[in-house]
Amino acid sequence: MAKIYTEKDADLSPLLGKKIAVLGYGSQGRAWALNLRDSGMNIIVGLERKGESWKRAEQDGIFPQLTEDAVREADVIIFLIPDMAQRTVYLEKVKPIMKSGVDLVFAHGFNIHYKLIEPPLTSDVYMIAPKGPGPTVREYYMRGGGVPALVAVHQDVSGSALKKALAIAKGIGATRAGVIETTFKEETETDLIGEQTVLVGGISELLRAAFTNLVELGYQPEVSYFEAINEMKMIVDLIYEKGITGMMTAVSDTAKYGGLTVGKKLIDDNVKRKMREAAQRVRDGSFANEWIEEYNKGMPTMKSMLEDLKNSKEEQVGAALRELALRGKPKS
Ligand SMILES: NC(=O)C1=CN([C@@H]2O[C@H](COP(=O)(O)OP(=O)(O)OC[C@H]3O[C@@H](n4cnc5c(N)ncnc54)[C@H](O)[C@@H]3O)[C@@H](O)[C@H]2O)C=CC1
Ligand SMILES: CC(=O)[C@](C)(O)C(=O)O
Ligand SMILES: [Mg+2]
Ligand SMILES: [Mg+2]
Repeated sequence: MAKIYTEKDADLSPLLGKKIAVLGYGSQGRAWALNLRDSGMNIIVGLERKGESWKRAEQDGIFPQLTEDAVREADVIIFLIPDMAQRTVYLEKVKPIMKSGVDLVFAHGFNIHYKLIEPPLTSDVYMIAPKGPGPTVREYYMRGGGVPALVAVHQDVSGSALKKALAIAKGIGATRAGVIETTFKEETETDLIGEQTVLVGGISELLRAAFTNLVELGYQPEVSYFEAINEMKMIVDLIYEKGITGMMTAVSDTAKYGGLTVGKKLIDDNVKRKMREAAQRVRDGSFANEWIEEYNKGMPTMKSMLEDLKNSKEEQVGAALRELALRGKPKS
C-alpha cells in the first residue's frame, strides 16, 4: 500500500523563514509562487528576462528578479521552467552562483532521472509533482482544495528532505488532496507514459478519430463535435467524482451495454501492445533522447503537428461552438 500523506502529516515549519526561489512563472510557476506566498512562505521569483512572465508576475503583485539574482539569495531553488530548458539554466545561472547546501527542487523528475542535471552531493534534492495542470493547482487552492501530488527524495544530506518536500506540498495545497511517496524513477516514467498513452496523447487522438469517423459518415460536423469531443468533459467529471462504475450508473442501459462491449473491441490487445511499446521507449531512455534531439533542432516536428491540429476541422468547429457551449457551464 502506497504511503499517502495528508494535512496532518505536513508542517510548513521546516521552510518557514527560508528564501524560496521559484524559477519560472508559467503553468506551474505562477500557481506555486502564488499558493506558497498565500500560505505564508517567503518566495522570490527568478526569470530570464523582462518578457510576458515578468509582466504577469507584476500584475499578480510579485516583483520578479533576474534568475541569477534570485538564485544568489536562495536557500531553496524550485525549477518551474520547461524540462528542456532546465539543464542550461542550471549550468549557466544556478550552479556557478548558488549557495553551497542549497535545496534543489523539481516538479517532475525528467532532468534528474535522465541525468541532464547532476546536482552537487552537498544539496538536498527532492520533488513535488502535482498530478494536474498548473492553473488547476491555483484554482483548487483558492477554492480551499488542492491537486494531489507525488513526493520523492533523490538526495537527503540534511536528513529532513522529505519534511521539506511535504512543507512545499502543503504550501501549494497538495496535502489537502493527498500526497503519495514515490521515487524520481517511478514519477518520471509513469508521468511520461501516462501523458503519452492517455492524458495528452491517447485521449486527444481518440476524440479526433471519433469525430472524423462521424464526419466521414456524413453527419453534421457540429453534431459530431458535441458527441465526440464536447461531451467528454461531462463523462470525465462523472468518473472523477464517482469512478467508472459511478459513471456507468449515470448513462443509459443502452450506453452501458454498447459501451462495455464495443469499448473492449476497440481498445484491444493491439492497442495494449502499442501502449507497452511506448512505455518501453520511456523506460529505456529512447523517448528522452528523441525529445532532446527534437528540442535541440528547434522542435520542428512538434511545431508542425501543433499547426496541423490547430487547422483541423475538429478544432475549427470546436472554436465556433465553444462560446456557445461555455455559456452553459456553471459559474463555480
Ligand atoms: N504544465 C503542467 O501542468 C505540469 C508541469 N510539470 C512540470 O513543471 C515544470 C514546469 O513546467 P510548466 O509549468 O509546464 O512550464 P512552462 O512551459 O509553463 O514554463 C514557462 C516559464 O518558463 C520560462 N521559460 C521558458 N523557456 C525558458 C528558457 N529557455 N529558459 C528559462 N526560462 C524559460 C517562461 O518565461 C515561463 O516563465 C516542468 O518540470 C514540468 O514537467 C509538472 C506537472 C504538471
Ligand atoms: C499536466 C501534467 O501533469 C503533465 C501532463 O504531466 C504535464 O504537463 O507534463
Ligand atoms: Mg508531464
Ligand atoms: Mg503529469
